[in-house]
Amino acid sequence: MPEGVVYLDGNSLGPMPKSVPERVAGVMTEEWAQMLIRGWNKAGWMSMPSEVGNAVGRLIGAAEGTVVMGDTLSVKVYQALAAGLKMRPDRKVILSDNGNFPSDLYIAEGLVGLLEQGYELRTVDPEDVAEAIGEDVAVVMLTEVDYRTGRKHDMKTVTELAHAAGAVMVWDLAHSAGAIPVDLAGSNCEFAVGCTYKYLNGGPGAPAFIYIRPDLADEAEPALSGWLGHASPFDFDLNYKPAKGIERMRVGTPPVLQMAALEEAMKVWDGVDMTDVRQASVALQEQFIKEVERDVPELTLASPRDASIRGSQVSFRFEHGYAAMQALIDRGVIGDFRAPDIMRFGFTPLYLDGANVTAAVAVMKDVMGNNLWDNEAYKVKSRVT
Ligand SMILES: Cc1ncc(COP(=O)(O)O)c(C=O)c1O
Ligand SMILES: Nc1c(O)cccc1C(=O)C[C@H](N)C(=O)O
Repeated sequence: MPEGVVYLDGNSLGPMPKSVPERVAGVMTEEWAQMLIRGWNKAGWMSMPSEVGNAVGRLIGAAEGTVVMGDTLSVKVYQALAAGLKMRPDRKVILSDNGNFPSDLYIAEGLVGLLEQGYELRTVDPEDVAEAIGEDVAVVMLTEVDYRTGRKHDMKTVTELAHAAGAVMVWDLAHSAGAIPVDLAGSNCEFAVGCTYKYLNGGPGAPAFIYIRPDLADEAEPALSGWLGHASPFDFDLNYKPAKGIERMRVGTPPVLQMAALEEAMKVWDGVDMTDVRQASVALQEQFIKEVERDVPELTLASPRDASIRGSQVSFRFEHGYAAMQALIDRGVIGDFRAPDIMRFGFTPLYLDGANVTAAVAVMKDVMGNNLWDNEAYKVKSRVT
């Protein structure tokens, strides 16, 4: 971590694990530079999407060979959603909630726009999802942990409700993978997707992942039928024939350098038990809430107070949250802001401890108590994150 920084934004972009630069440099100088195109075979670049997929799968309760890496999360959402809709040709409703990340909803809107009349994206309040899963729903598409408030759906219960109504379940685990224990196989959902640049520390633009329940992997239609998802890409057949199993969800050439960064970053998790991570995360979050409510009364808790329905982030509301967050960042406490008034703080016990929390709250007390945010320089909305 850079000197003088308390990093509470690992829920948006994880920091760089120390061994990553050497690994990426090695791939460039020893593989790309020396092997040239032979690297695809000799260095195993072509099988990286499945190998890294297995490493990610281990953290989220997915069996070997059920997860593959590639593209960005928005693309994987598209594939899962399209494949799910294909499995329920007699139904035309995608159900989601209005706490979902906009990209997931935009992707659904775009897909609905391409399909014949009658398809519909229906969004309800997160609390109303269970009730809204009716017999007309083809696919329930939800993000387990709300990117703004950290509110967490109960994966198993919602999946059971979806199945009871005959719908396909797609989970977005962007704010879950590496953040909380996930039992994908146990949840019985058909599809799951997620990104790796947040809690998995794969670096900016790191590839996304997609999971298909093993019994469906040979029948799911990939929607983006690219050559590397073909059964035998190097036959250069003129007709598309999907590969067996999860490999069919590959689309095109994998980003090898990013994949190497992620593969190296995944080593940090060797021997780490997600239940220990969860316990430590909850302890940090509880400490943070307690200290903020004691010392920074200007802020109002936006996350659920009950830790069992919260992911690994804590959000507070403040009318001038944007400026306040810029003032905090200026003083080394890095969180982020989400419109209209959410100040968001992520908790990542692999590199944060209680002393970091106390140090962050002291800076927050100073910034808020002394109105240090009330400065024109902090109000100009020039930042993208
Ligand atoms: C829940 C969720 N879904 C989708 C996305 C979009 O992912 P990407 O930019 O990798 O396509 C994000 C974050 O950016 C996210 O948090
Ligand atoms: N993926 C991001 C990016 O490319 C730039 C800025 C932020 C992001 C994010 O990941 C945002 C994130 N999904 C969120 O929870 O708000």
